[in-house]
Amino acid sequence: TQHPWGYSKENGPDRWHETYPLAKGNNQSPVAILTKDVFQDPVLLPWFTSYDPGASKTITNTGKTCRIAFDDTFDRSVLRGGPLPGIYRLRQLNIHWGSTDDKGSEHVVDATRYAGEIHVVHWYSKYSNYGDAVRKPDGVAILAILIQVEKTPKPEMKRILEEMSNIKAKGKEAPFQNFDPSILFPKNRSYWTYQGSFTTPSCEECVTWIILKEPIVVSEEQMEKFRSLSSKPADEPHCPLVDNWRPLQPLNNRMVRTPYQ
Ligand SMILES: NS(=O)(=O)N=C1NCCCN1
Repeated sequence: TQHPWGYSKENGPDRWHETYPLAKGNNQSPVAILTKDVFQDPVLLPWFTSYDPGASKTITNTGKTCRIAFDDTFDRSVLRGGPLPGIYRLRQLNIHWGSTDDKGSEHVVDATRYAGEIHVVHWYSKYSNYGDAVRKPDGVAILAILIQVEKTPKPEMKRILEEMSNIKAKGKEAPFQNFDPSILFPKNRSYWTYQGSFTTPSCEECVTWIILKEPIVVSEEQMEKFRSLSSKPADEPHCPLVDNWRPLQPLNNRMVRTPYQ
């Protein structure tokens, strides 16, 4: 069978469907958000998070992203409101970035592709477990935060970036405690929302996307820290982990909505 999926020519997004047929579905992510076509929906509410910093567990270089895992054995850190029908439990955070600042985000807003994108992944806790939730159209909610590069560093990003030197190689994991991901959020809570999928295999179409309109700002040095990770294990030559973003997928018969301002 073809070697594990990734972002290179041989195992990249155009070939994922050979092993993960869902990748060819009609409700895939990411998509382009064309602000002129967004529907202002009066039923959409503000979203809220209540995160317990004690829930954060580890930070891992998976070889395809930097992932922070949280304790999701009970409703300890949760997301609710917005377009959501109930309480969604925080499970993990993952990040996508480019080899240069002109690319790296997965969602694109009008003609703008950002330098990176943070995904804060939650699952609907009315389902018995995460594995169950990913098989439901309303099973998962992902808060997406766009990353823009300017001269100013984002202090709240510091702890994540300091950890990069301990997880340089694929498979490396380190304890990551007392971390509340809401410190990464921009000031403005405005958002776009649509129904889509995970942007990595198995690409299940179980995701309600909540994409924050206001990007967060990091510095060039901070971006370089993400690019210092390797996509290879410690016993292989360093291979920069960069451009771990999926290209745009067809919107097809979907609407992107935003609350009434
Ligand atoms: N980039 S993403 O859409 O968050 N993709 C995910 N795949 C499976 C684990 C959770 N997240």
